[in-house]
Amino acid sequence: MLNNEQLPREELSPVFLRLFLQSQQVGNLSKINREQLLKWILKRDSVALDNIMIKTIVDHTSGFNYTNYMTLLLLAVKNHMSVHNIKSTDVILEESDIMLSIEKINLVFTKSIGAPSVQVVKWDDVGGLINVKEEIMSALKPSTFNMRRSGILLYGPPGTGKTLLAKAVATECKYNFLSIKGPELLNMYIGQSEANVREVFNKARSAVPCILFFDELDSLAPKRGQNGDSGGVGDRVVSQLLTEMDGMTSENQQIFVLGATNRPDLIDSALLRPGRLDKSVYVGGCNDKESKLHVLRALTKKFNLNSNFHLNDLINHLPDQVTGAELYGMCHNAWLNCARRVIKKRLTHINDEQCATDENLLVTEEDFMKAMSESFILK
Ligand SMILES: Nc1ncnc2c1ncn2[C@@H]1O[C@H](COP(=O)(O)OP(=O)(O)OP(=O)(O)O)[C@@H](O)[C@H]1O
Repeated sequence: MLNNEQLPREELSPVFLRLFLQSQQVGNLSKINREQLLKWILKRDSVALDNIMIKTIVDHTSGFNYTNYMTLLLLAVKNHMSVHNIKSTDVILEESDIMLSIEKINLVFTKSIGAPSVQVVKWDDVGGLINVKEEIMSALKPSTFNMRRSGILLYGPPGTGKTLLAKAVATECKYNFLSIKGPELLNMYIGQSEANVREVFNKARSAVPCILFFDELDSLAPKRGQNGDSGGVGDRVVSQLLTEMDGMTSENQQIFVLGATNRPDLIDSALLRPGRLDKSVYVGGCNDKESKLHVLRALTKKFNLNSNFHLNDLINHLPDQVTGAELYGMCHNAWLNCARRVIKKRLTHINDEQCATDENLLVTEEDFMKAMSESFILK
């Protein structure tokens, strides 16, 4: 009996394979299997977790196996003990312990290609882009008037929220989310890049329903026949991608492919045919007051804003064209300005009790104006 986790079957020598009468592929666990496994571990190790928590864990851990769940629980217990300064391992785990452990394990996962990466972004974290949101949702949840699409290409300038949007779609639809940056799949060894593409789709198949997000798609699927690489690696990767996408539609699987690029003109046109990424949606920056306000609202959701200051007041001072990423940078700096101001004040009034309350972390118009002058050339 051979237990082979590292090499795909096709890479083993046929002479060697003849030694085995049967081969069985054990793929990733389905959602139901993961729930059963987790419940079994919890019962065996007498760990108390309510059903809602178990469901949350299962939803956030596509691709996890027995070892991953054991690591998750160990990390969660360790985290609980250090946060609450408890010596005994007999603890009641909280959601924060679990979520922190999932984050840590996912960080390790993301180092391997196509590993499940779980980032929670909600719709209201994405400001504006209402048309794009509607377009994606209608593609995912078709009505009688439109068909379900297999994929959408998001294109537009950098920092306009394409990646953010893809993550939000995955969260809102409760789909698993596999995020791959195009260049990550490319490998100098012959045949390895194509194998990486196959591997990513295999992972997606085992994590259905799943959103497969290819960032920087132009680097992975450039126009064929125009590449300078001598072995035609780029062309073969594109062909592999097309084969996988066709297979995906014929099997009618719940895999939805989202591609993102700044250069749609560089992408091989075969990828944009019906049944593949058959819809291209432009994701642009904020050109009007309304979209700027929507993005600012989303970015300052968790800020404690001074009551006599309204985000509307800022809009007139912003440049005509800004991206979400630029507004994010500005809001981040405004919060830092506020924090610096409060720390300075506390240091000068160290004995003043009123100064020690969190209410002092009120972000004011001055904090924003200062941040704005640092980030943009003001009108
Ligand atoms: N519409 C938006 N609402 C809220 N935040 C936004 C929005 N657009 C961008 N941001 C902020 O800018 C950051 C960068 O955005 P994101 O990575 O999604 O851009 P992108 O279009 O994928 O860029 P690139 O093409 O360079 O990959 C986000 O993490 C977010 O903080």
